[in-house]
Amino acid sequence: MARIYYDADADLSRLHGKRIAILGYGSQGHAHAQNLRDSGCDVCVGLYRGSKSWEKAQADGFPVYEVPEAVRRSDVIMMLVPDPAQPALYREAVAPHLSPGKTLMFAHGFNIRFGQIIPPPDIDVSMVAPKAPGHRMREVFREGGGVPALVAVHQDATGQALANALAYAKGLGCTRAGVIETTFTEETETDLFGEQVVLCGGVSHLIKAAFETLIEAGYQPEIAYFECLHELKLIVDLMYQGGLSYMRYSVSDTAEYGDYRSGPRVIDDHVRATMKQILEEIRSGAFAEEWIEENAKGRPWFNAKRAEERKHPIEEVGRQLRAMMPWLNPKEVPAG
Ligand SMILES: NC(=O)C1=CN([C@@H]2O[C@H](COP(=O)(O)OP(=O)(O)OC[C@H]3O[C@@H](n4cnc5c(N)ncnc54)[C@H](OP(=O)(O)O)[C@@H]3O)[C@@H](O)[C@H]2O)C=CC1
Ligand SMILES: CC[C@](O)(C(C)=O)C(=O)O
Ligand SMILES: [Mg+2]
Ligand SMILES: [Mg+2]
Repeated sequence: MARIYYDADADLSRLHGKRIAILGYGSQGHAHAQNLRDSGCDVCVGLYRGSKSWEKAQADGFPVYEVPEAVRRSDVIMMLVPDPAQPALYREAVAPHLSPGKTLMFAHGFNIRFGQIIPPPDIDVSMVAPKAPGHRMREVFREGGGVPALVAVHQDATGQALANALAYAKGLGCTRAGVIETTFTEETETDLFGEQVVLCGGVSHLIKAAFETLIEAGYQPEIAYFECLHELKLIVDLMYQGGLSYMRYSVSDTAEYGDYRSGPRVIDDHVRATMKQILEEIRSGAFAEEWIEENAKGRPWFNAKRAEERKHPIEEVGRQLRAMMPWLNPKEVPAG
């Protein structure tokens, strides 16, 4: 049985009198900093000079320092820069300023699991990994809710690492939804698997393949967009509230019959075998090695792919249709 912690299991006052440094002010960074501050915590932000986030964090009311200064001033250091940037930042700007009793935290276990960061034994090392994109995590918190998270302890020098990590999770609002105890290994492997196979890779390529199939057959792109992308959110909302059964209760019996008949032909044995292969590449470290190497080369494949994907016809038609639905609060990817 999973061990799941809720609000009553966590004591926020453990963080009172401590300063928390949030390193990075991107998707997760801004949400951690703002949720923790709203929960009464003392938060500063650590960035590099010239960061495009520096002014934003300042405008949001946080003291901002270069990373070494933020680490020196703080008791709890949460590492929220991109995974591939963490090892060098840790070596150059974090490790020299850690001292016994400080806590180093992560929102994803990649660099600990794959041996890219090896902290000294006299500090606590823990993780609170929200199961949500940072921007949604902030919005849900402001609405009075919270997103689920995983908690793990890699090193417990003080004997307080779990209780302190749970206090941090409460500050984020995650104990409102449930915080599951795990290990860095389980979090890393399941997170990478989920984002590659379902949440990001699986869903986006399912959408594109269905969209392209309709376009190639001569249907209108606008209809293909509404059918394959826009309505997906409305269908997922039903699953989010009541599981697959509630979605199937709400759709027509014709749709439910088509679900049982055709779904397994799309997600067939070949797809399941590929999922197993991807999981194995994650567990063996092959994926991590490839991603580390791609970053060392300056991300040529990643950057080319990102540019190509942004030009896909579904993006253009989607932009035009969303512009007619201002209540969706349409977003653009910021330039740069
Ligand atoms: N995105 C998400 O929702 C989730 C992410 N995570 C994990 O959270 C961590 C952070 O990811 P994410 O929020 O996506 O990252 P983002 O790319 O959104 O943000 C990274 C931030 O770090 C800053 N930064 C980059 N390099 C440095 C550096 N060398 N020194 C100081 N600051 C730096 C960036 O500055 P600038 O703005 O100038 O580029 C930016 O503010 C990762 O471990 C990730 O796996 C976990 C759960 C969900
Ligand atoms: C699903 C992608 C994610 O794992 C997340 C938002 O949880 C990430 O790494 O951003
Ligand atoms: Mg995730
Ligand atoms: Mg992830």
